This record gives sequence, C-alpha cells and structure tokens, in this order.
Amino acid sequence: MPMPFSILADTFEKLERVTARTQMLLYLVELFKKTPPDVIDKVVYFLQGKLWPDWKGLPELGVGEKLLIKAAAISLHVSEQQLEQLAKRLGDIGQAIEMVKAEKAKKAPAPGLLAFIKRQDSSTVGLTVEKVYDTLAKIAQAQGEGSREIKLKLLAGLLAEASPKEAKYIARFVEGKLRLGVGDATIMEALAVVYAGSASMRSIVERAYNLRADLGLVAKILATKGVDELKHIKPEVGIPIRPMLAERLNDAAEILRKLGGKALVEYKYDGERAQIHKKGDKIWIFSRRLENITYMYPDVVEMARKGIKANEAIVEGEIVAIDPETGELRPFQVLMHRRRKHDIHLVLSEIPVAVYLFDTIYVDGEDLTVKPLPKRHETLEKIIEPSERWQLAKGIVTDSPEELETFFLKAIEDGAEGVMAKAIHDRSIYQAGARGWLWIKYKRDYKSEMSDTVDLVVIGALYGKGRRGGKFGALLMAAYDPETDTFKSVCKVGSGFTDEDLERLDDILKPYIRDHKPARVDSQMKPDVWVEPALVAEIIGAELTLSPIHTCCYGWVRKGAGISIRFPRFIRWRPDKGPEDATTTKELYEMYLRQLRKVKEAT
Ligand SMILES: Nc1ncnc2c1ncn2[C@@H]1O[C@H](COP(=O)(O)OP(=O)(O)OP(=O)(O)O)[C@@H](O)[C@H]1O
Repeated sequence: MPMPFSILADTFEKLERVTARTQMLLYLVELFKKTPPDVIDKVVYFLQGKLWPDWKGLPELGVGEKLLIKAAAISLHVSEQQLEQLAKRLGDIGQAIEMVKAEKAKKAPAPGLLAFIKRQDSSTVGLTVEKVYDTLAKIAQAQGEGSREIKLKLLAGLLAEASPKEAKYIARFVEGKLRLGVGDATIMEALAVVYAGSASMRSIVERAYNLRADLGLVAKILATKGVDELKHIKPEVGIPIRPMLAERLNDAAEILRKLGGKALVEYKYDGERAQIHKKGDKIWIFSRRLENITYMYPDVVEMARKGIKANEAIVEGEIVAIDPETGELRPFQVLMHRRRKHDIHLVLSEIPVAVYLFDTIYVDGEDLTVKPLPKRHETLEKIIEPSERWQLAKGIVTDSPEELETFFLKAIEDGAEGVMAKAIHDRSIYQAGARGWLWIKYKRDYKSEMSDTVDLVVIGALYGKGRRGGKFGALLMAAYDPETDTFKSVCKVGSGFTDEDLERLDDILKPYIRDHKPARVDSQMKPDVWVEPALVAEIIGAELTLSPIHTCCYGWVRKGAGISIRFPRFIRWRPDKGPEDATTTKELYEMYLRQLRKVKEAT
C-alpha cells in the first residue's frame, strides 16, 4: 500500500509547532501507526532530514537556492524574480512556494471535465512517500555533465505534483532546512511503542542502532521482522558502530577502586577518534560522530591496508597530529586544520599523523563487542603489524595508585591529555554507544577549582552591549539529558571568546535560530533568540554552583535549584561532537558531588 506524502507533510506541520517532547512523541506514534512497514525506513530518514545516513558517503542533493527557485518558478509558472522577492520578504523559500501555489489553486479557472477527472484522480492517490523519496534520491544521484538540467526537471516535476503544503516541505528538505527538532532517541521511543508494544523496549532498538548506525534500516528490520530479529544484530564491516565512551574521575585510587582494583591504563591521546574498517583492500574511516572521514586521511588508509593482518576487521584508535621533525605529539587544534583544508594531499606532509590503536570490535566473522577487554586486546595485538606511525596505544596494567599517577604524569609530559583507565575483568565488554564506568578518563587539571572542561550545547543567544551592541555576545548553554532526550540549561557564557570567535558567531548560529523554544529544550531563562540544539562548545569555569534559574539537575541537590557553572569561559568549538554527545546532566551531577567531597576534605 503506497503511503500518501500528505500524511508526512501534516505531521511535519504539527512537529514544527510542538513545544513539549511528550506531544512530539504522540505525533510520531500516530505517524508510525499510519506507515506501511516497507516504507518506514524512508519515513525515518525524512524525520532525520536526510535521504540516507551521512556515513554512507552518498551524494547530497546538490540543489542550491538558485536551482530550487528556478525549479519552483517553472512548476508555478511565475518568474524567478517574483518568487525570489517573496522568499526574501518571508525569509523562507518553502513558505513562498506554498503561498504562490495556494493562490494559483484558488484562481484556477473552473476545470473542464478532463481536468476535473484528472484532479479527482490525483487527489485520491496524490504524491506518495515513495515517489517523493525516489525522485529526491534520483536528484541526488544525478552527477556530472548535464546533471543540473536533470535535477531541475525532476524537482520542477515533483513540485508541480505536490499540494501547496507538500511543496513547502519538499522545498525545505531540499534546502536542508527541514529542522523539526526530532531527536533520534524520540524516534526510537516511538518505534518501540508502535512495533514492540512499549516504550520500555527502546533499549533493544537502541542496542541495534548502536551496532548499526542506520536508524532507517533498524526501523525496517523492526517493522518487517519484529523485535526478536533486532536482538541478534551484529557489527558489519562498512557500517559504523556507535563508540563506547568513558566516565571521568581525577583520583588514581578512586579510579582503581571503581574498576575493580586492577586496570589497563593507556595514554589518552588528544586527537580524533577513528573507527577503521577493513574488508580485503577496502578501508573506511569513521569519526566519533560516525561521519565517513576516509577522504581526509589517505595516509591512514595506507597504514591500515598494510598494518591490519586480518581480512575483515573493525579497529579503533586515535589519530594524532605529530611534529614532522621530532615525531612528538601535537594538540588537537593542529589536527583540526586538516578538516578545513580542501586539498588534503597538500597537508599530508604539513600535518603528518600517527595512529594509536586501542580496541577491536570485529575480526573475520567474530563479534568481539561481547568479549572482555583482555581478549579484544590480545586479538588487536595479533592482527596489527606495527610501524612508526601505526602502533598500539602506550599502556600498562596496574593495581597501584602510585604507579597510575606516575604514568599519568608521564603521559602529560609526552603531550597526551591524560590517561584512560579501563576495566579488565570478565564483564569488561565493549558497550557500544554507552558512557559507563568500564572506561574512566583522567585528564590534566586545568589549574582551577573546576578541574575539567565540559562540553555544552548552545540553546540560545543574547545580544551584546556597547561595542558588541546588535551582535551576539553571549550564549545560553545546556547539558544533555538522555533519559528525557532534552537539553537543560546550565549557564550563560559571554567570556573566553576571541574577537574572531565573536565575528563568526552570527554566521555560525544563523541556520539554527528559531522563533520559539525548540521542543527538546528545557530552560526557564529566556534568551534573545532560541537556538536549535546542534552546536557543541567546550566550557570551563571556576566551579560548579547551585542556581535557582538553571534547569540542569533541577531539584537533585537541593529543592528549587539546578546545577550551574560560575564564571564560565568559552574554550573552543567541538565540531566533532553532536548535541547528544555533550556532557550529560548526570555527569554534571557527579562532578558536583566530587567537588563537594573535595571541599569537605580540604576543610
Ligand atoms: N587510549 C585511548 N582509549 C580510548 N579512547 C581514547 C584513548 N586515547 C584517546 N582517546 C579518546 O578519548 C575519548 C574518550 O573520552 P570520552 O568518552 O569522554 O569522549 P569525549 O567526550 O570525546 O572525550 P573528551 O571530550 O574528553 O575528549 C575517545 O573518544 C577517544 O577519542
């Protein structure tokens, strides 16, 4: 049974206006109930605002504003100029198209019999989700010579067939501006309700998504084969796995206690996490956010091809910039220059890298995520052929806090960020997508009371004063709460920015500015403009404090108060992190408790 695209357009309209996550969930449940199982993947991709997972490295739509206006003008029989002006006035091309289309429909002459029949016919079938998806996919795949014409024709045809509302959303999708503010976790919860009978089954959907980062695919397996099938999902080469993450502590003895007395302690390299997949001669590299970054590291591809002895494998390591002369480690910022350079081959010698491997997830048919760390490590050692720039992370196994502390100091001296301590007991499995106490990071002290930075998400912006009048001067920042899939306010940060940071702020924020509070944002403080949670920044402050205004951990420590940061300072953007990778409310709570303990010990 084909699914009318109008159902999706109606849902988009509702989602756009929603201000509470519970309501958002209800709309999604309603939508999935109306979705035939064989198109659920497409519906999920539409909700994510994409045609396929980013990591697939498939082409994007490749339709700019100009082409969109041209296609819409053809389909509407109006001039491009006319449409462009209206779009400018409304600040939204989608809305302009909708308006002109609705106006035309009203003015259309009384239909002759043929047109009447045609209209009746198309209104019963109308545009289907499949047709819209397939046409958009064709538009994306049109590459090379003559592709502009093909894209134009396909898009104009699609817009001509659409109703005014459908055309609006198609245009927004094409522009990459279909920002519904629906998080993956909320989609998963709705899927669990509809196809597995209860929201509590979200964890099974989540596990599958953690091992196969393709929510459309996971939804389709669930909808067509049932929840049992999801339980048996294994990693697959070429499909990224959501990475295992670490908790944090700053005390060697406490770290060892938490890990069961004895641990593998490794350098925590300050670079970019890389999940390297190998199948025969083919290599993929995925980032911490599961983007396909293979093209950025042709040198690492070569190293992996030579340095992995297995035929099929998934290994993890940190790519670090090194000094071309001395081979010493260089900081993360140096590596990030590679992201900004267009001609990668030019920077290969300018910014050489080394890879320090620390885990293996899959080797020649064997799913290692369910195996304890010592077994995974042993396998890693077996399949790696080390070379100067391709080796295992430096590490020791220890049960002594003193030894751990000395190793930590040595790591810092060598240019690492600190150490990663990892459990080595029988239950030390690879927890894909989870931040747990099996891995603990111990980072350098930033010489202030607040001993570690946090990564917070921008949810609002405030205009500056004086010299900065009329431009943004401060950001409202939030922590992520995975339980409720919401972003809770922590602090307003207005210092630490360089002049250059401030100059770029307007441009960086622009695509995410909203005229109402985004549905997943939980904040009592009202900024000058709301910002859709998308941008992550690293923040440090003097200390964690209790605040009556901020909603992070509200009521956890004291009734009527949340946790905030005193004297927060911006350190840097974290483009390698998505909003759901930000510091969580629970982490801030634990940091607050530790700080409290330290203060007590000192007095
Ligand atoms: N030996 C190592 N083992 C595991 N991870 C390592 C190691 N060395 C460096 N890392 C990096 O440390 C990160 C683990 O810290 P965490 O799970 O908190 O992620 P994160 O939030 O990106 O960390 P941070 O913000 O502290 O850099 C990994 O994602 C990886 O990039």
